[in-house]
Amino acid sequence: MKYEAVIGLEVHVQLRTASKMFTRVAAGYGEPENTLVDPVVLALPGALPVLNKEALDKIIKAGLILGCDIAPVCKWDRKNYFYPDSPKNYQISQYDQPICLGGAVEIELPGPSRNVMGEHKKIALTRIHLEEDVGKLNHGAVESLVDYNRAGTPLMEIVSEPDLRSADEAFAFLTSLRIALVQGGISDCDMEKGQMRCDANISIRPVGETKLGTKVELKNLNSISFVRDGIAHEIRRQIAVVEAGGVIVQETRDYDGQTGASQSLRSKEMAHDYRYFPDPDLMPVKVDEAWKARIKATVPEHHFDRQRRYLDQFGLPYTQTSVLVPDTAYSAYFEETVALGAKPQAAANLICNNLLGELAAAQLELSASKVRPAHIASLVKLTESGVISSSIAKEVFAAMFQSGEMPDVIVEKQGLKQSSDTGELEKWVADAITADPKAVAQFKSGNEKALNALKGAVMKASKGKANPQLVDQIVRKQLGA
Ligand SMILES: Nc1ncnc2c1ncn2[C@@H]1O[C@H](COP(=O)(O)OP(=O)(O)OP(=O)(O)O)[C@@H](O)[C@H]1O
Ligand SMILES: [Mg+2]
Ligand SMILES: [Mg+2]
Repeated sequence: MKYEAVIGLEVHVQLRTASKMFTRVAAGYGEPENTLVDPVVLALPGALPVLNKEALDKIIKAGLILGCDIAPVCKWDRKNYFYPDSPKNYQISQYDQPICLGGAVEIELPGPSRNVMGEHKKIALTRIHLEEDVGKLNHGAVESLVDYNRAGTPLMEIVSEPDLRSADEAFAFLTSLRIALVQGGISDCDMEKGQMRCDANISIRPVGETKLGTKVELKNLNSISFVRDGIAHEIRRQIAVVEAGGVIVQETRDYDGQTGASQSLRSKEMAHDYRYFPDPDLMPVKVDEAWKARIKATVPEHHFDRQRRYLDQFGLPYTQTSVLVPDTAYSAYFEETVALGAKPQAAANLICNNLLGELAAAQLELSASKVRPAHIASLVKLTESGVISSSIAKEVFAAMFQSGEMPDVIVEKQGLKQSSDTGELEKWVADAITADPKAVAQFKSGNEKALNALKGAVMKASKGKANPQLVDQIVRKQLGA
């Protein structure tokens, strides 16, 4: 029998705010244990929560980026449970009225090759709600210690519909979601720091069946690749169980990305009873049209819209768009270069091939580059207008990468201007023709390519400074072609 996989993701993303969600103490990562705490975080008697408006702004922005409907009222509920990671014994969350409803994540599936855009799909979202993150347990050999630095950090939970059909689609979903949220300034989404965490719900069913199968929830997937690998592994496991005559039990499993194996954490036959009820310490907040409009004005261009613009408006090859678009700094740099009048394709070539290559080799970030958009724009203009040849442009690039000098200054100082002095060129061409009778004979018998040997010799004699178009003309003229 052929099976189809059905996958829904629950993604927790920490919002990037200066302070925690219901108090003034700073939100942060990597600080000494239990230093980012105060009476509210520790739930000391009498402490009362006060909403951080920035957290609400950020989740509304996330909802607008993803095309959700924003609820007119933001209401808070208590989710009650006992666990040492939550000193209050409840978590402030949203139960029946999430702030964002619906929406979708546009994904791109792998194309037939790396140079070709793949199929795009929209994966529907169920809801996004806001809650507070919990503390962290550090398990030692004989004891477990709790660190409340993370507790109370604003956290959104994005729940997808069970619309994903493969591990690759889940990978594409998280990749696209992460780019959208990072570019929107919502979160840094660093999975290593726990800023983005994903649980995957997986079931299988015979192809053609429309009812959902029993789902298994995979936890502790701490990189996007582990999510993909864990899902692929779980789909294979479920098919093997069913084919061996077994049944899938609803459970939570832990996937170990290092070993590629999973084990059952707990079976989930009984739903948790969290005894949700509205939090009496927090007033509902009205989100009016003006508030939404103010945030809407800060929503950036969607990364796939930008990619389509680069393809259609600038005519860039797909590979270059997929380098420039996912990184806001790269796209901003590229667009600034184009705004300075550089031809988009030539600018993209210099940025993607030369600049990013040199930066990677020097282990530098783009922000540390001495080469700024003005340098690239000027170099493109010098090349396009024929002042320097493209081989000299490479030399100029290397020099300006080191010194940060403007290309025209380097060209002037080093005497790199392209030679369009026809007298000089005529002589080099004549020399090349005398020196290579074989190439001349080949060309005369119809081999166009033989011309390259002659042109190459002229370029060499000119130390790369000869104007290639002129060289071509003069060679043909002297050969009587
Ligand atoms: N049969 C199924 N197969 C695969 N995915 C499913 C199936 N049923 C539901 N899902 C997905 O599982 C997720 C359910 O998340 P939701 O937060 O609603 O409930 P939960 O996992 O039971 O609760 P909790 O937040 O406590 O983990 C959604 O992403 C949904 O699309
Ligand atoms: Mg959930
Ligand atoms: Mg769940």
